[in-house]
Formats: sequence, structure tokens, C-alpha cells
Amino acid sequence: MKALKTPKSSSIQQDHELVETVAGIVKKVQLEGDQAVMELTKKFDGIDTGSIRVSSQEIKNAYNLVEKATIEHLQYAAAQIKFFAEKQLECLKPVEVASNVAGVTLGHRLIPVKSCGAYIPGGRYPLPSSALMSIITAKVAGVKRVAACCPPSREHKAIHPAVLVAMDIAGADEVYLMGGAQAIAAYTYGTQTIDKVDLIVGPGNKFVNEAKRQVMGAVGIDSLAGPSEVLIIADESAVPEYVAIDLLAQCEHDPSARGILVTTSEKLVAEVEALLKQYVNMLPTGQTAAKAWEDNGHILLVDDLEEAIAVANELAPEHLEVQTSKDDEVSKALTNYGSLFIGKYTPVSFGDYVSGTNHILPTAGTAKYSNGVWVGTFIKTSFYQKVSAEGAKNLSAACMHLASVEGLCAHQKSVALRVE
Ligand SMILES: NC(=O)C1=CN([C@@H]2O[C@H](COP(=O)(O)OP(=O)(O)OC[C@H]3O[C@@H](n4cnc5c(N)ncnc54)[C@H](O)[C@@H]3O)[C@@H](O)[C@H]2O)C=CC1
Ligand SMILES: N[C@@H](Cc1c[nH]c[nH+]1)C(=O)O
Ligand SMILES: [Zn+2]
Repeated sequence: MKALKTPKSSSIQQDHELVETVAGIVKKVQLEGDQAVMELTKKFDGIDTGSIRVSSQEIKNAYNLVEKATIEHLQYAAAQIKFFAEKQLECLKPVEVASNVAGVTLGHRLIPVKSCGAYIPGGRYPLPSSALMSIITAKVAGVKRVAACCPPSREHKAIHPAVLVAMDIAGADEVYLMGGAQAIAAYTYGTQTIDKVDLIVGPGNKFVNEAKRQVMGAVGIDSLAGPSEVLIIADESAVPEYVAIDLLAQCEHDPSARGILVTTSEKLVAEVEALLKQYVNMLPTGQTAAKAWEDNGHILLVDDLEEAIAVANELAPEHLEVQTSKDDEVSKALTNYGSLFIGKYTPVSFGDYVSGTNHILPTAGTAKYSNGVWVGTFIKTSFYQKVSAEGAKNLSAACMHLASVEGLCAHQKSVALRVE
């Protein structure tokens, strides 16, 4: 394997700064509540807000500020996301079984969390699609109280109207004007205006993501869904234009985004590199995409597709595209990714908006052990057991013995009292 382009290494000093900055914001919001959130909105988003809560009238007005086609296409996307979420819900089942020990019943129930806070990013671009992804899925899962928040768009000095419309179509119960680490802290600890939530979901930039990491435990979090990434496995059969534009499609999200090409073809590398230069000059978002590619872009020339598979499984990217002459075979061998896009007609963009799979996905290698947002994110599989007098007798010997091995006398006695 040969690295033809490597990312600039990220500085540990910078990471430390991020941790400190976010910790300061989280503490401030925990202590001061609404006032801190509004101050930080002014500081980071440049907008002076009189309040955090967005009224239902403002949401209604937003419909007049967006094109009819936008509303219709958001409804189309919403239906796709709902369809797949409902199908996935069907595969979650409660369990109740008679144990092989007589007199013992075991089970789990599916219990949705009572409340969740959806974070909708809005710093660089309005992302109404992200509002659909979190809120619809929460509602299909049965969450009663779904709060949604987004930082203000500088142009509108309020949440972008398309985002407000998407939040409404998706079924948000409460909407708040706030973003960044301060929003995550407000959801976690509550403020004068916002009741704290049980679970926070949604993607965001490095500040949002670091805040989620820091508050995890005080509140539930979905996963670490940070700056966008794509890894493309391509061989000589790949279309260079598709590969180049798909790399840039994730890079344009954020200067911290990451594109990785893993290929068996040196010819493809040369073609893609030439196209990348051409496209970044053409795209209005080219500057961000070029910065992300320059800082974090990676090209690896591998000996064969087997090696490409091993690299992808090790890097565990958020999005993984396969553009080869053996798409199905390669795909089956892939094990670590947030979402997989098989074949040259399956760009990440479809999953970002309309195919129906969720686009809130784990980044930075966390796909090795976690998955994207789905109905299961919001549903606890909580266990129960019921033991009869006969069951108690049957379980008692092993239970009391193990309690005595651990030296836990009250455990042992709690069984003894029932069977002696
Ligand atoms: N992994 C996933 O599933 C997805 C990831 N994304 C990612 O979400 C991110 C969205 O990022 P943004 O557009 O920036 O919106 P954002 O809403 O995540 O962040 C904007 C907020 O960051 C805070 N902020 C900005 N500069 C700051 C500073 N110097 N100090 C402290 N706080 C600061 C501000 O409060 C601002 O409101 C991108 O990285 C994108 O790639 C988007 C969709 C899905
Ligand atoms: N590609 C983004 C999601 C997205 C929203 N809008 C467009 N794209 C991600 O999942 O990282
Ligand atoms: Zn995208």
C-alpha cells in the first residue's frame, strides 16, 4: 500500500484547546441558564436574541418564506425516512419467555425515552434534512416530547425558515433558537426556559460533538456524529467524475470534513486529482471543500480490493462508497461504516436526503462500535423477570452460593429468607 496523499496531522494542542473551550461553555450554561445561552449566541452567531423559545406563529410564518417546491420535497423526504424507520421498528420486538428453569419468566420490554433534544446544525449551511432525520425517527420510536434546536442563520437572524418548516413537518413539539456547545449544555441541564431532556441526538461540528462527549452520562447521547467523512473504494472501472465529486460532496460540509480515496488504480488517482482541482474552482462551496481536502484528504493506492477492504474496515468511515467491478462481493466483506453506498449510481447524496436511511452517522472511527440514528436509538430494551415460589427454590442454590463467593451476605439472605 502506498499513500499518494496524506492528511496534515492534527495538533494535540488544538484538541486540548477545544476541550477547554467547550468545558467553559458547558459550565457557564449550567450555572447561568438562558442568559448564558443568549450571550453565547451573540458571541458565536452574531445575533442578539430576546428569547430562546421559537413561537408557533414564527413556525407558521416560515411556510410563507420558503418555496412551495421546498415544502413538497421535504414532505417527500420525510415520507421516505418515516417508511424506513417504521420498517426498522418492526424488527424490534418485546421478548417474554419461560426460562428453562421451571417457575421463572424472563423478558424485555421496549420503552421509548420520555424526552429528547434534537440538535440541527446551522452554522455553515441550513440543514433541514438533518431536522427530518432526528425528529421523524424519534416520533416513530414513540418519544412523547421531542425538542428541536438550531443556531440562527445570519441572513435571517433567526432559524432558517426551511429548517423551521422541516422541524414542523417532522413533528417537533418545541423549538429553540440556540446552537453549538451551549445548546447541548442547555438540553443536558435545563434552563429557565428549557426542561432538560433524557437523550440528545443529532450531528454537529467539532464544538457540538465535543460538548456531547463531555455531557455524556449526565444525559444520553446518540453517537459522536461529527464533521462529515467519506471513504471511496474504487478500482479501474470507477467513473473518475463520480469519485471526485463524491469526495467534494462531503468535503464541502466543513473544513474539518474528510475525504479518503482507496484505489487499486494509479490512472484513476491522476484523473480524480485533476478533476478535484477543476471542480473546486467551479463550486461556490469550493473553498471549504478545498480546505478540507487539503488538510484531511487522503489517497491510498492498494495492491488489490482485499487490501482496500482491510483499510476501510480499519478506518471505519461515516460514509463508505463502493465503486468497483465487484461491488456486491466487496460490500459483503465490509464491516465498519456508518452507512454503505453500493455501486456507481449510489452517491452519499441520496442517503443525505431522500433514500430513507438516516444520515446522522458516527464519525472519526466510532463506526467500529456504534451505528447511526435509528428507532432503536430512542428505545430502551428494559429487562424483567418474574419468579414463582417453585422458581425461587430452583434458582436458590446457585444464587446463594455465588453470593457467598462474593461475600455479599444480604444478597444470600434475601434468597434464604424466601426458600427456608
Ligand atoms: N456525522 C453526521 O451525521 C453529520 C455531520 N454533519 C456535520 O455537522 C457540522 C455542522 O457544522 P456547522 O455548520 O458549523 O454547524 P453547527 O450547528 O454544528 O455549529 C455551529 C455552532 O458552532 C458554534 N461555534 C462556532 N465557532 C465556535 C467557536 N470558535 N467557539 C465555540 N463555539 C463555536 C456556534 O455556537 C455555532 O452556533 C459539519 O461538520 C457537518 O459535516 C452534518 C450532518 C450530518
Ligand atoms: N452528509 C452529511 C449529511 C447532510 C445533510 N445535508 C447534506 N448532507 C453527513 O451525514 O455527514
Ligand atoms: Zn452531505
